[in-house]
Amino acid sequence: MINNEEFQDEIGDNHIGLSAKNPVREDAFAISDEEKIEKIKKDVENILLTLGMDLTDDSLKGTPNRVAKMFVKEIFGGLNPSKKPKASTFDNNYKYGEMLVEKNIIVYSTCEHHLLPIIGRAHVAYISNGRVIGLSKMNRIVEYYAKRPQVQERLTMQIVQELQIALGTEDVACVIDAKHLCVNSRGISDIESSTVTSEFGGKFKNDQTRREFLDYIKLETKF
Ligand SMILES: Nc1nc2c(ncn2[C@@H]2O[C@H](COP(=O)(O)OP(=O)(O)OP(=O)(O)O)[C@@H](O)[C@H]2O)c(=O)[nH]1
Ligand SMILES: [Zn+2]
Repeated sequence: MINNEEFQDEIGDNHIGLSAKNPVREDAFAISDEEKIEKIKKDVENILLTLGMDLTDDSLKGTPNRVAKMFVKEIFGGLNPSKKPKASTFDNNYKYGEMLVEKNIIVYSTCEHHLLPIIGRAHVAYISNGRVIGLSKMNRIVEYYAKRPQVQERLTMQIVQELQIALGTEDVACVIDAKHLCVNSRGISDIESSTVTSEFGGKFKNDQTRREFLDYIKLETKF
């Protein structure tokens, strides 16, 4: 396992297990974001023209550029390793020994089969092995891996593996409950169904610890 100092310097998915890696080509970052936007703009233009749309229309003329920018800079921005958040960790000086749960992290991702949104919540937990992580860093890690063409199973595994490396412990878990618009808004058009995925590492494989985590997720937060 890579130690935390090495992790801080590392970018990209080098430490993500082969089965949980996004299928990205070697030359994925051979051209700049700006060049990608120019190419995708032409592709989107072509799709709209093929569909018969009039791209001189005031409302449509900016769409190819808008979509290209959104793909590269926003919804697929997490493909670029340079966007990976720094997962600052600290010594667990206060010797907090129980699990920490960051729940209801909003997930916006994109299904790689249809390029339609996945919208849901991630719940992440870990038990410190001497290091603790800034709370917001867990949200940022979820966001980084969500901003890719994804399948929910892989996203769940990536979040756990990233935190395991950052924290130097196997004791990390993640549950995601999300709606896939490819299921809700087209095809089978089942607006009610959602998909739950989970990954339990280390102590979370133990029934009692897993149950405790799942019970915290169910707790209603009232302020
Ligand atoms: N396992 C998994 N499947 C997904 C995910 N997102 C979408 N899918 C599914 O991927 C499958 C793609 O199936 P295909 O039969 O090739 O696509 P399709 O003809 O559009 O299928 P329908 O959605 O049933 O109309 C669909 O069943 C989707 O529901 C995901 O995150 N994980
Ligand atoms: Zn889909």
